[in-house]
Parts: sequence; structure tokens; C-alpha cells
Amino acid sequence: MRSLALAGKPNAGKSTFYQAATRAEVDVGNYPFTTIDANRGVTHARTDCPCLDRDERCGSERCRDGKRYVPVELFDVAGLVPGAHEGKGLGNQFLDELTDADAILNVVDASGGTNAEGEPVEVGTYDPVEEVDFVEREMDQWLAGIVDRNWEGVERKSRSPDFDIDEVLTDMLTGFGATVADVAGSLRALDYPEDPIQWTDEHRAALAREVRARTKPLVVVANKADVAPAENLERLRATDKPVIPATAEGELALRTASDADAVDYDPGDPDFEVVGDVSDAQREGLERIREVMAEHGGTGVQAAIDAAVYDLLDRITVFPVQNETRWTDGAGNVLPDAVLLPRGATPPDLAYAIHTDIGEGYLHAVDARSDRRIGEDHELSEGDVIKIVSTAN
Ligand SMILES: Nc1nc2c(ncn2[C@@H]2O[C@H](COP(=O)(O)OP(=O)(O)OP(=O)(O)O)[C@@H](O)[C@H]2O)c(=O)[nH]1
Repeated sequence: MRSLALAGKPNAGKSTFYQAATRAEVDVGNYPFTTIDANRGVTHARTDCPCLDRDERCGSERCRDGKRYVPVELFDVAGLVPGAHEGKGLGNQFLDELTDADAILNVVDASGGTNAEGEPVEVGTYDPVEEVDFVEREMDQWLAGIVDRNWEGVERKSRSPDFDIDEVLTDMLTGFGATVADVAGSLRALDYPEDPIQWTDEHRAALAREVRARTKPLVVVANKADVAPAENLERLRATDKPVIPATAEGELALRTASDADAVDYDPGDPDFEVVGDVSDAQREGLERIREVMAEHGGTGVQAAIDAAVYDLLDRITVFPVQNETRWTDGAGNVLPDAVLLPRGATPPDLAYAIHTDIGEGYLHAVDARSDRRIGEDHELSEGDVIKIVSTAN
């Protein structure tokens, strides 16, 4: 799993979401992500820690009383405006960056208080449903442009006797994150002429749409839910996308207050408790956030990340250990790591995800909960605690 990208029109609240979601990070140097800069950081998916099944909580710095936070890269890309695929705004630079993302958090201003360019208008006068299609449309048109520009090459290759359209198109789209399965699935989903020379612009546009939908699934973050008319949220929910109402500003306020020991709050909690000194104005602000949380089950920031990781991308969390009795690594740390794997992953997949050497030297695996060996084809499950035995460890 590579990363999640925040996308949306200017002023929808992406920076606020990003700041809130990456705030708790302290130890950035320990992550395998190459570039960490102002717009690229670490957030966390939240799941149950396996230590909940033991007598004591594990004490990992990423476990808060059984709530486990699993690192995921998040990046925020500067303002996308309509026409970006033609180079408007920051245009292609934005779209290029999106190629890195496994899934997109499409941040929408659900209050309807800003227009397509992000300029303030009277709350409720702009239809946020417009914003739901817009990010997809920009990505689709941009990818269609890439396909168009490369089509002559595809036609040339089609004259070769061992021409394989899946392979040629995958080569072309691999930079966008497309696999052979994505390309083959896209080709089968629609009815295309066998000979690339007979393809029209519409065929290429349809292929771009299909590949994009498979490689960049999208969750709608209906932000500014604190001031959004209920009707807007209903209209957003009526689209065919997963929609998570959110208040990024509320989450940022809670995380800031939590850092200052003013409130007891863990990201993703449905509520919080005021535990420190706060001014009357602060208390009033916090109570307003509480009302929004009560209506939506939380601030929505953690829920949006979890929806992207666990629902859209269908990942499971697996906890590798070296000692299957104590659930520790070599240094005695309990449940030190959590790895996100695609559903259906097997012990060798986990071994490779830990390190290529561990994967190459794979011997067998032990399920630490049952203390039994599991086969190479065994499908791992959410929350599994697994010891990998490898010639490399
Ligand atoms: N009411 C309300 N306002 C919010 C919320 N989240 C963000 N805002 C406000 O919306 C405005 C825009 O937020 P930003 O986070 O800067 O928006 P952005 O999408 O990053 O904008 P660009 O950097 O221009 O792309 C700011 O004034 C925020 O305070 C929210 O949950 N509720």
C-alpha cells in the first residue's frame, strides 16, 4: 500500500484535514516513505489492537488502550481547479502527483459556501454534488490525453505478430498505478474493437475512465458538516460514492486541545471529555463540535481514512512478531508492527511486505493466537498475529 491523496477544489478544507490527520506524528524517520515534506506526511488508520485479547494492553506507542493506529502515507496536493487537465491552475503537476495514490479522499465543501474555484459565496448557494464529479472528470480527461498521445505507438505494435493488447496497454499505464489485472478487467468490461487502429476517441476515453476508476477509487469527505445544510448531505449521499460527513476544523481543534491536555480524545472516538482548564469561549467551541460528532458518530476525519483503507482498498491489518508466545520482536517490544495487506494475502506475502530478504528466505509461518503452523496458501485475516520463520531472521 502506497498512499492516500487529498484532492478537491480550493478552500474545501484539504489543508485543515491534512494538518489534523498528520498532527500526532512524531517519529517520521522510521517510516519507509521516501519524501516527507510539507504536503506529504503520515496519518493512521485505526483498528482494534490484538492486545485487547490479552490480559494487559500492549503499551506500543501506536496503541492507545487497545485502539491501534497503523501508519499510512497521506499527501495533500495544491488546488485543483476545473480545467486542470488542460494545464489550468497547477494543472498537470497536481495530476502527476496523484499517480502515486492508491485511493483519493475527495474533500468537498458540503456547506455550499464556495464556488467551483473555491471563492466564497453565500452558504448553501453552490451545489457540492458538482464537486463530486469534478475530481474524477479531471483525472479521466488527463489520463485520456495520455492514452491519446501514445496511441500511435500502440497501433504500430499491433502490427507485430506477438502483439498482446493487455501487455502493451499495461506498459503504457503502469506509471499511473495500473496492473495487468486492471487493464485486462477494463478491456473486458467494455466492448472494444480488437484492432487498435479502429479505436475512436470515445473508446480511448472510456478505457481511461475504466482504468482510472479501478486504480484510483474515491471517498467523498463531506467537509464543513458543522455548517452544511442537511439537504446538501442528503444530496451527496444520493450519489453512488461512499460519503463521510466531516469537520476537519473540529478534528484539528480536538487534536490541538488533546495535545494541550485540555481534552481526553483519541482520533476516531465518537465523543471526548474536557479534562483541563478551558476558557468559556473554548468550551463553547468544543460543545459545538460535540453536537456535530453526536450527529455523525465523530468528526469524520478518522472515519474517512478508515473507509479508504479498509473499505475501498479492502486492506487487512496483520501483526508480525518474532516470539509467538509473548507477541514480541527480538528486543521484547510487544506487537511492535502492523502491516496493511490486501485481503486474500498469505504468509509469504506478509514476509515480502516485511522485507524482500525475509520473503526470499521464507520457510514457514505460525499463527501466534493458536500457536499452530499455517500453510503457505492460508489466507490471513484482520488482526492476525503471525510469526514468520525465514532463513533471513
Ligand atoms: N466551518 C468549517 N470550516 C472549515 C472546516 N474545515 C476547513 N474549514 C475552513 O475552510 C477554509 C479553507 O480551508 P483550507 O484547509 O485552507 O482549504 P484547502 O482545500 O486546503 O484550500 P487550498 O489550500 O486553497 O487548496 C478555511 O477558512 C478553514 O478554516 C470545517 O470543518 N468547518
